[in-house]
Amino acid sequence: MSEPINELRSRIDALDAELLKLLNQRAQLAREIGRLKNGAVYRPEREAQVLRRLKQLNGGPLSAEVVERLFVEIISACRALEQPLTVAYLGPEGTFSEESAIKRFGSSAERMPCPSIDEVFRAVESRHAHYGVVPVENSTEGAVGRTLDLLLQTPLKVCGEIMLQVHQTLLFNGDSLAEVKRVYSHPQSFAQCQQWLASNLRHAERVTAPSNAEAARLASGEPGAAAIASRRAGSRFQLKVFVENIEDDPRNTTRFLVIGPEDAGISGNDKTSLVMSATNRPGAMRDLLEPFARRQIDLTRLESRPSRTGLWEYVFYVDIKGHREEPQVATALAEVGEKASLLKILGSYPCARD
Ligand SMILES: C=C(O[C@@H]1C=C(C(=O)O)C=C[C@H]1O)C(=O)O
Repeated sequence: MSEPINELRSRIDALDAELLKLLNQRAQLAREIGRLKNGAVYRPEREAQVLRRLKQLNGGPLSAEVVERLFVEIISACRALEQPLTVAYLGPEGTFSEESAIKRFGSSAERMPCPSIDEVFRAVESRHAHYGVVPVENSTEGAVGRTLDLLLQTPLKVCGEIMLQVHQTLLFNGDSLAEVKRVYSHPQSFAQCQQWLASNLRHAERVTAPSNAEAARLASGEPGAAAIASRRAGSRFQLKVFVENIEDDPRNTTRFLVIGPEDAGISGNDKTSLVMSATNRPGAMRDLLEPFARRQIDLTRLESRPSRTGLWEYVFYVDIKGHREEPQVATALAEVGEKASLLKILGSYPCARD
């Protein structure tokens, strides 16, 4: 090996030794903080601040995204020294829900795959898991109704959001698209790939599966069957990545919520999720939103769902910018509470995008 490479490698060795020492010092401090805590170990607001600060400090050549990924892992390992966390998600292994759970909690958190969104809520409510990760909306397909319905009933709080760019992959162990007789996938993924399927696999039978990972499992045992799922699911079930990025919109993103016993503290860039309903009269909704508008509090989302208490009655899911403990937001919420026939504050949490 040439002299300059050896020289650079020995400098890397020295830096690694230094990094290792620093990482263990960080872990030691986290452990001490853990001993001083009386309450939840996981502090989403603090983690969001740590990551935001590091991305601002970053001078490259590592990208902000890479810096985030590395530090999520470092934080995950430090947190696990305080207390190992269990995170429930919509399984099986290989789903986008699992990917988003890892994106937020890192790989040192224990993962608990659940067969349905209901089971994720139940696992956290019964304290079999500390936190849960559930999909709430997709940029192409809109709301995940079951999650919204369960949020209305649960005593749990929303303590985080995760944005995941969702790339759909055609997984297939054959040699050409003409051999695909059947495609398995989750209905959401079929919907996200409609145009691609219409132009490339018009004649294949479409069979819905309860999850993308389950679709991959089914396809792996059946000649002539393909699955639309994630790359992860492909490697988990030994399926070949046949065509990548087949989603109709390349910006296709799914938003997940983290649910837990408490919401998050103020991080400085937060959102609050609410459910509310108004009596059925003209202008009722406008009146409910007026306290936010008057204070220039941004509405980032407004979604209606049947209330299930009466025909053609609705509840509204609203996300606003700001934390429920910030004075402006708190007074607006108090005003809304006086006018609304129902107001449930689902929780405040750091914005996933700064
Ligand atoms: C160390 C702490 O505990 C956890 C770990 C963190 C970290 O490693 O930076 C940050 C927040 C907590 O989720 C802390 O609360 O500061």
